[in-house]
Amino acid sequence: MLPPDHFLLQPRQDFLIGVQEGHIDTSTLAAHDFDVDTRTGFMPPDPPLSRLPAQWELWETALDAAMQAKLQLSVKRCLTVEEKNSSESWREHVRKLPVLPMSELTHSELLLRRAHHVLTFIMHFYIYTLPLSSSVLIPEPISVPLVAISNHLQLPPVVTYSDNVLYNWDIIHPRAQTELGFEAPALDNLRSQDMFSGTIDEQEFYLASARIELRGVEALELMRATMDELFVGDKIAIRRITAYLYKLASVVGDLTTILLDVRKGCDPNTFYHSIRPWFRGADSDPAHRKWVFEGVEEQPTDLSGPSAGQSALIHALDVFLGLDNCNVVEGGVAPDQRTLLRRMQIYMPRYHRNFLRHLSTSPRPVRTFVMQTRSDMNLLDAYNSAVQSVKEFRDAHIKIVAIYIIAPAARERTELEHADPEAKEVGKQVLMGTGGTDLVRFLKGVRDKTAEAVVEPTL
Ligand code: HEM
Repeated sequence: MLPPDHFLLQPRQDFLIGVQEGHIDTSTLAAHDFDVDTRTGFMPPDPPLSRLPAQWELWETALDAAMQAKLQLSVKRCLTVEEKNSSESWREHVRKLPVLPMSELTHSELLLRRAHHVLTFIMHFYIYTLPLSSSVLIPEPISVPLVAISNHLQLPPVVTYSDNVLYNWDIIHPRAQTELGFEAPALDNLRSQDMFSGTIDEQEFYLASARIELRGVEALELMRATMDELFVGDKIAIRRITAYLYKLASVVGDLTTILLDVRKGCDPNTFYHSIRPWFRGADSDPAHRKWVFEGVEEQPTDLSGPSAGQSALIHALDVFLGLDNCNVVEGGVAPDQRTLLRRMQIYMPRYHRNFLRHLSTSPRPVRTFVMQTRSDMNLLDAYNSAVQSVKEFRDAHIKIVAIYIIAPAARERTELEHADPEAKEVGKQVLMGTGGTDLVRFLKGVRDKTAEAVVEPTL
């Protein structure tokens, strides 16, 4: 028997109606432990730090110099002598930097984040301006602090989704302030801080994800409200969970629209040839070079490039709907690919990783609840709509990957074969993901598994 003042016996707030008098608002509970903001979700509520304090100015100016000089990828066709020289003199400057002390950085999460962003950007500029014939020796002024900072953050020393998206934005116009402080920035009031190619296309590529993160905040709220109701599990709860799941399906529909809108500002050829190559991790290095972190005793091993597959939001949808637990091995997804989605969590900020772990240990998963309440056709239909919306997001994502990677890769292969009929091997390598995945097989496998998670009604 619950005591009369137990929170489960208090009037419950209907999330779709809003806070009413006498109702408990649980919306801020636990969120801080996981660095999840009620207005901006996995994005920080304020724009991330755009510059380190003066002690680390040499890193900032090295990054500024790379961006201002518009350093070019060494794989760019017809690289001019000036471009090669400009890259080489920048790299020489980086090699000659002192190894800056970094112990004072470790007192602040915000400084550590900015330092990870700046040093990984410098490292990727360094590696991808090197001729393919050169070994990848990351010089000590970068490798030593980067590995130490990454250890503090429990992140790999490589550019991650958080470096490109979560902690790489600013607002264009000041935001309106309410009684509760700042509101989340409007989706069209964002710009990126740092970029490799400096193109609008690169910015739009990052901002598509940032907008998805911000629109996804409502999905996180709906998940929390559903979980509150699952604790109760009575008739009112079933009705509310049904409404929340339908709403969740509609929010995921908006995420799909935002994803497809990336085509408005990011040109596929520019993306494929001038943006994507900067992100490659060691496991998709075009010349299969080993990355050596000079002056570092224990060489890092997790060095995959970033993709929005590292977005905690999309993983949260999977975990919440129970999509990661069903039909794990059979069919289109081999066990190693399932592990790969988990492996992407290594590249997430540690608090977000903990959030997903917490979500996955929910004692009352929504999928189990729906399976046990199959006689309620409305609930079943609402759950299946939510699953279907995630499946449609993945259909749209495959379409985007076809436009941005598969089609330009096919064109590149044809051109290469035309120029040199023996170049077929090069062509074969282009369909790997930035995270080293067998792209098409992986993405379709995950999509098909989502589709299979639809629950059939019992007769
Ligand atoms: C031009 C836009 C995009 C391209 C070219 C693209 C490309 C890719 C690639 C190549 C992968 C394979 C994983 C890897 O190799 O690391 C991937 C995975 C993934 N991407 Fe994207 N992506 C784009 C936009 C987005 C956006 C905006 C989101 C959502 C925020 C997203 C969410 C995901 C997810 C969740 C995965 C993991 C596979 C899955 O769960 O289905 N992508 N993406």
